[in-house]
Amino acid sequence: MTETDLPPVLAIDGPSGAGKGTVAKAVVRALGWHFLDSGALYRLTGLYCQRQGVAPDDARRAAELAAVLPAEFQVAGEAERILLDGDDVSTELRTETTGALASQVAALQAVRDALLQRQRDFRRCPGLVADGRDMGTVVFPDAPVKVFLTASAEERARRRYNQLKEQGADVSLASLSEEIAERDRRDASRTTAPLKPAPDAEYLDTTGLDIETVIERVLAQVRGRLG
Ligand SMILES: Nc1ncnc2c1ncn2[C@@H]1O[C@H](COP(=O)(O)OP(=O)(O)OP(=O)(O)O)[C@@H](O)[C@H]1O
Ligand SMILES: Nc1ccn([C@@H]2O[C@H](COP(=O)(O)O)[C@@H](O)[C@H]2O)c(=O)n1
Repeated sequence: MTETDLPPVLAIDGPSGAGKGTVAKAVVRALGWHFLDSGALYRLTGLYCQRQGVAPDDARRAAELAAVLPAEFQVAGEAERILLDGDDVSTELRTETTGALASQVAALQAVRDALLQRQRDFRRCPGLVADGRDMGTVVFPDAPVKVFLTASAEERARRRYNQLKEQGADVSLASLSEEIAERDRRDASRTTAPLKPAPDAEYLDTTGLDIETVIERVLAQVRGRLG
């Protein structure tokens, strides 16, 4: 298979709470494509390091764990369970504490190298929707469709706050805003695969846009590029 014969990829990158996961899953449902939640791999690596007593700045040992990550994604209809070493970590994975751990291990080049091929292996027919920070810049630079989703920091924090509240979590908007801002700062300023739009990405600011409108715009991008 030559590079141009590879299944198409929709790369969706952007900061935390921009709506990447929500949009990605809607596109997956609409087109029947596969889904890569690359953030989950970094979250799992962060959690695995913590459980194995490995510091999130220990590049060598963190990369060794990333390379053998005993993760399992179980999907049954709309429900998804994520297992780490057989343990259901679906809820713990989504906390901001795990997000911060993920962001620390994600700044290590050795960890990113260890996860690269695992992410590329998700590219299968009829296509892949890939959600992350470097999908369009590093993992799938040849993706035919790239979208950079963003929204104001206030709106993203509010969205995440509402989301966690709905799940029954005890969170404060003020501390959540600070934690998310800190994570975005780390992701955007790291030397390896920093969060930034690919030069050929469509930039979409979703502040004030409802989710259906955003999904329609992204689907229109895919249809416009791929027919
Ligand atoms: N345009 C929108 N309007 C209102 N709510 C939205 C919008 N986009 C996303 N949301 C809501 O914001 C929350 C966060 O969205 P989502 O998890 O998709 O963000 P994300 O970019 O994947 O974040 P992360 O990278 O941290 O996983 C969800 O509850 C989602 O329903
Ligand atoms: N391609 C990616 C995806 C994620 N990260 C890092 O993981 C953190 C958690 O990601 P979520 O999308 O699940 O919120 C994120 O803050 C990044 O540090 C990454 O580096 N590259």
